[in-house]
Amino acid sequence: MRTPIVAGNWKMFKTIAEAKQFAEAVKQQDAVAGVEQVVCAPFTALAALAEALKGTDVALGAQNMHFEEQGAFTGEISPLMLKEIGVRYVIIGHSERRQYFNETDESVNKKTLAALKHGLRPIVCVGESLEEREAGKTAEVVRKQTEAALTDVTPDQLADVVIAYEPIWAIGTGKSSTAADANETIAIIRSVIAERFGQQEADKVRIQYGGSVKPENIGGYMAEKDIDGALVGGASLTADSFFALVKGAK
Ligand SMILES: O=C(CO)COP(=O)(O)O
Repeated sequence: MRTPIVAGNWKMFKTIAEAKQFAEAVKQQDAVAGVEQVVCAPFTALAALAEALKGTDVALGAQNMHFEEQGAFTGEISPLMLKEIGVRYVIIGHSERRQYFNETDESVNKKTLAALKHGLRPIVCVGESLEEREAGKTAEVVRKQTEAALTDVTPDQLADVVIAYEPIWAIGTGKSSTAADANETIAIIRSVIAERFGQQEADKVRIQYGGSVKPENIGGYMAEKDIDGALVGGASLTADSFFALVKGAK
């Protein structure tokens, strides 16, 4: 059985003060067992959040990182820097980074390998655009992205990888994928992993759905066989909504 995982992706929202308020509100919530809980905050808020979330079940994630440990890369953050402040997860290859910040399948692979090397758990994002979906290319796109991201990942490392299937047309649009459609594509992703690593190993990998997930619709996704949780933007920004998602993922 795979443990469900709900991760909030705050994107470019929340100052340090706002992140601390979220952590205070988390402490007012009853603990929920059996669901892994992660918030992926902006870099500036990570250190304060690491402190503020101590004693809670909410783990800390970043939204990006560089693949080198250090060097002349102005404006970048390394895996060592994230580890030092207690970050456990890192989102890699979010479609917004692929679209606006030149993230490629190759850089996604380098970052995935670097995260694993340093004991960070990558949440690797894959997903098709509306144009690709309408052209019937969804399976082809997610296959290519998944194969590329996992190049040179070892079977031992695979268990630490989380995949997030986020169809681009469903992100921030309120137009969520149907649970059945999301499950169908996630099953394809799992079969691509199985081709490389074998079915047994592929069955251990958590694959989330992301794209307009809300407390009201998460149950439908979780009822599907291959969906193991959600990567959530807008609805992860308040502790009430985040915990409603976590409870809905049980
Ligand atoms: O991009 C997303 C999470 O990474 C999804 O964002 P929304 O939940 O706001 O649609």
